[in-house]
Amino acid sequence: MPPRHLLALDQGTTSSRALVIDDQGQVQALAQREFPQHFPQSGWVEHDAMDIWRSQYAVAQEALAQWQAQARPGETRTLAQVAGIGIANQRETTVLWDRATGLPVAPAIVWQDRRTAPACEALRQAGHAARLQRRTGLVLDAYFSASKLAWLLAHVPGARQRAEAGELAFGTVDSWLIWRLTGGRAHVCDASNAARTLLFDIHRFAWDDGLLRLFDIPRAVLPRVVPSCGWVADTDAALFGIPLPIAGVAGDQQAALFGQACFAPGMAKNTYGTGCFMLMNTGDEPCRSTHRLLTTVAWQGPPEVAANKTYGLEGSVFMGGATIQWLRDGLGLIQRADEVQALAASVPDAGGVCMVPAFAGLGAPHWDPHARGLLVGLHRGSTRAHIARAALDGIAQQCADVFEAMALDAGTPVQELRVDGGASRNDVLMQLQADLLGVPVVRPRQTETTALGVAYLAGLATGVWTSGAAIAAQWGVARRFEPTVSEAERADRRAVWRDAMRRSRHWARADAAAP
Ligand SMILES: Nc1ncnc2c1ncn2[C@@H]1O[C@H](COP(=O)(O)OP(=O)(O)O)[C@@H](O)[C@H]1O
Ligand SMILES: O=P(O)(O)OC[C@H](O)CO
Repeated sequence: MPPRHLLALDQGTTSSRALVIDDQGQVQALAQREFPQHFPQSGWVEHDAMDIWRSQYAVAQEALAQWQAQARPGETRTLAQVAGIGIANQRETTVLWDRATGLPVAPAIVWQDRRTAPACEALRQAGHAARLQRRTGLVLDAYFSASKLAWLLAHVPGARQRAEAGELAFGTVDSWLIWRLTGGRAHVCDASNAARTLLFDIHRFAWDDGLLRLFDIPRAVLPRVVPSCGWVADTDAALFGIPLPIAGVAGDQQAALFGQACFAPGMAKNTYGTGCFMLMNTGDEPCRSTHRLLTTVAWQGPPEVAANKTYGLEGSVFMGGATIQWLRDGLGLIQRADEVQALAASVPDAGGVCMVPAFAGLGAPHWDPHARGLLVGLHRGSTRAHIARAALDGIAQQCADVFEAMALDAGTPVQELRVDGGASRNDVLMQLQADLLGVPVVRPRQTETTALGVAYLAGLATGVWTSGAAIAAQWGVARRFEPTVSEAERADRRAVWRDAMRRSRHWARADAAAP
């Protein structure tokens, strides 16, 4: 029997997960571990890259052991039945390590970290934003890796000289995991991750010397860029007992687009996790945004799905499910995140209450680091249920802003939105979303789309699947939410939101770097 299983590693912002997935796209085993978040100063968010690695390795071992232990009587399960490994990862997070020891030289700077906002502002003032957008497809923002890497090189003692001497390695999280998984033999990152650095020319698929000069980054620290689908390297045999081929790599949001089988231009998904990330497949040419969305590499390869390169348009919303965490941890309104659904469903609407969840500024398409959260429209009859409903509405409204910008950039609106992520389980939120978009919102049977996406990429590279059609056939609908409100009511709700959002803008002008 040829190997028919894949090990998918899903390295997220708050936890590391590993899944064993079979050739039907079914999850056979899953292990997950949270790891510490560090907030050393206002606006700073750090991870210990060794925590990332240790938690990821531990869950990989756990998931494989679980899968083997579940063998039916008479069945043997060995690692020889695992065709390969797929890696999906939190993007933009920046790791710098010592090539000789394999140890990080500083804490990893997480995508949410705002410490480099002033440096980005200075580059904007100097007129570099337009060139950066043309080359990289991105907006000039502290979200992306370049300013974070520049910060590390400037602030870690000796880092600049050591980087120039070729002693240090920079990587996005995929790169770091592959380095550890291969015992330091491979220093690579995939094109979808490279496209999130602000250093990668998305037209030529190469690091850009002009941008390296702009951020003062020595070429010697950079990983080699590899396709998202294809053999990358074998893991160190000591880690799992036998070497396993790493054969699929993608940033987690691009992986989810693939896992949702959005293979044709115009297809889109939205992931409702900590933040919300909407991505649309725009085909083999980059679609330059004129509405402040991001143009990004969706994936490179596989030939079974697209000729070579596939691009996407993306809108990132910083506070999605994290808004519900705030209801739970900040306000104590609920004990568990899933309680928000019943609470919000206990009232027919938000009773005039409106929440703008700009707790960490506003992401796409507003890109306002100085916006702050707003709760408005309160009156003596307002209850916790109204606030819960306003919170869900605030999440859906931010996504509607992205959706509308996407329709303007692409020239045609998305016909239906495929959804996934923890908060997509919330029926009230999904109905609000369909009502605000005016198109159906579709929740698939399998919502582990991030892991599934890289399992598919690795499976295409190793022959487990042989066509995009075979993968698309495994995607199925669990529930479809149809819009239920009139155009006039939708327009009315959107207008109220825009009014509230306008009032949240530019609030924290004085402390630019601190969300
Ligand atoms: N039923 C629910 N309704 C609304 N939000 C939810 C619900 N269940 C989980 N969440 C939110 O979803 C997020 C977790 O989703 P997940 O996809 O695991 O996120 P991530 O991958 O970013 O860690 C949390 O922010 C949580 O508050
Ligand atoms: O780890 P997640 O799922 O919150 O995703 C983070 C994104 O990749 C950041 O761009």
